Amino acid sequence: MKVAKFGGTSMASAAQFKKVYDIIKADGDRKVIVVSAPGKRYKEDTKVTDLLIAVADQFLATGNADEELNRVIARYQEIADDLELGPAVMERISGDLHALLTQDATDSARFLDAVKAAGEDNSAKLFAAFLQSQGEDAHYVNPRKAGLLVSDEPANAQVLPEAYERLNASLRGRSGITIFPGFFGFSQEGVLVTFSRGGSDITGSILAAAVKADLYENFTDVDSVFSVNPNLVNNPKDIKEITYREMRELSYAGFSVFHEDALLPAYMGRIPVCIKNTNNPSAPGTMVTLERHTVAETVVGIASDGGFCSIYMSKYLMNREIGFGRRVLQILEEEGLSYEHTPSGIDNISVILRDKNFDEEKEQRITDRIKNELQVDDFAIERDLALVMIVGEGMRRSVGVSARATAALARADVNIEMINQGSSEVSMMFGVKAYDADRAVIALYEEFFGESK
Ligand SMILES: Nc1ncnc2c1ncn2[C@@H]1O[C@H](COP(=O)(O)OP(=O)(O)O)[C@@H](O)[C@H]1O
Ligand SMILES: N[C@@H](CC(=O)OP(=O)(O)O)C(=O)O
Repeated sequence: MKVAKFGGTSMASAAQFKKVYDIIKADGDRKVIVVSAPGKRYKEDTKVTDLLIAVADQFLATGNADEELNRVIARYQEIADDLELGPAVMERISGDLHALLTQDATDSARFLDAVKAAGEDNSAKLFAAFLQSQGEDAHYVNPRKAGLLVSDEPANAQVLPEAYERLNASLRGRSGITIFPGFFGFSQEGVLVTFSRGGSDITGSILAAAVKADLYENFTDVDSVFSVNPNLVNNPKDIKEITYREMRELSYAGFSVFHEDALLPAYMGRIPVCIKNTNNPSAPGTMVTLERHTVAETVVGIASDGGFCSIYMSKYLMNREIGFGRRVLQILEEEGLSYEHTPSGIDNISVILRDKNFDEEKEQRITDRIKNELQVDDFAIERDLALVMIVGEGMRRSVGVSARATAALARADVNIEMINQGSSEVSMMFGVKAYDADRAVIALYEEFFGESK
C-alpha cells in the first residue's frame, strides 16, 4: 500500500484535480490519499489557507468576514463547476464554511486553527465527491474519527504516540480509496489543532507510518528536490537520492519543498519517501531513504533560512565555571524559549534562537538577568540573522570542505558571523546577516556544484 500526499499546487484547480486522479488511477497501490487546501494557480495567486487566515483575522477584528469568506467559497465553487459536480457537494462545503463563523471565537488561536483547517477538510470532501462522480469507491475520512491524535498546541500540533495504532485500525482494512485532509488532528479532548504551516506533509508521513505503507509519495510541483532552492539558481542540480538525515537538515534550513517535521514519522517507521511532480509524474523524483547508494558527492544540498538572532556572551575563564551553560539555558527556559544552536569558544558562547519567539520584553528581561546573574564581561544581541547550511553525508570523509566554503563566502564578500559544524558531521552551518543569505547560498552552490566542479 502507498500513501500519496498532494500539496496545494496539486489541488489548485479542476485541471490539477484531474491530474491527481490520473496519478491515483495509474497505480492501484495508492490507497490512502492526503490532500492540502487548494494552493496557488499562478505566481501571484493566494492559497486558500491564506484566504482563510484573512477570514479569521477580519472576523476577529470586526465580527464580519462575509466578503473574505465568499472568496474562499468561490475557489471551491470554480473547481466544482469545472468538474461538473452536482450542487450537493458545494451546499455541504458552503454550509461548513459559513458554520465556521458561528462558533465561539473567544480563544483566537483555537478559532484560527479551526478556520485554517477548513481549507484541507473541504478540499478532501470535494476531491472525494469528484472521484465518486467518476465511479470510484472513494471516501472522505475525518481525522477525528480516524484517530489522528495530536498535542494541544494551536498551530504547532505534535502527533501523539497512540495515534499510530488508532490510525492503523481505522485505515488499514478499509476498502476503496481513502481521502484524508492534511494539516490537522484532534487533541485528546477532541479539540481541532493544526500543524505548523505546510503541515499536510506531516499528515502524510504519519499515515504512511501508521498503515506501514511500502512508500510515502509526496506530490508537489517540481520534478525533484534540487540541491539548492530553484528560485535562487537556474536549473539547479537534481537530487536523486537523499538520506533522512540530510533531508531533515535541509528542510530545517529552508528547503520548503518538504516540511522539516515530516521526516520523523516516516523515518521511525522506516518508510521510504519519494518526492514527485504532479505535473510530470513520469519523472522519477527524489527518494529519501536510510542510506543512499550514491555517496560520491560530498555536499548534497545548500539551504538558508532567515528569522534567527544570537545572544553572545563572553567571560574570562568561562571554561572553568561549572554550570555556566546550564544557567544560561535555564534563564531561556524560564522565559519559555527553546534554542537552536550553541556555538562556543573557551571564554564565550552564543545561543541562536528564532527571532519570532524573542520579543523586546523578553530581550530586556534576559539581558538584565544574564548581566546580573552571570556577571558576563561582554554581552550582545544580534538580530536579522540567517543560517546557511551545507549538508551531505560525504562531508564526514572529506577534508577541506570548510576551507572551500569559507573561501567561497569571502570571494562573495559575505561576512561570516558564526560557524557551527553539527556534531553529526553531516552539516556545516554559517550564520550571516539576512541580507547576505542569498548571495552566500549562490556562492556556495557555485563552489560545490558549479560548471567546473
Ligand atoms: N531545494 C528545493 N528543491 C525543490 N523545490 C524547492 C526547494 N527549495 C524550495 N523549493 C520550493 O518548494 C516548492 C514546493 O513546495 P510547496 O510550495 O510547499 O508545494 P506544495 O503546494 O506541493 O505543498 C517548489 O515549487 C519550490 O519553489
Ligand atoms: N495548506 C496548509 C498546509 C500545507 O501543507 O499546504 P501545502 O501542501 O500547500 O504546502 C498551508 O498552506 O500551510
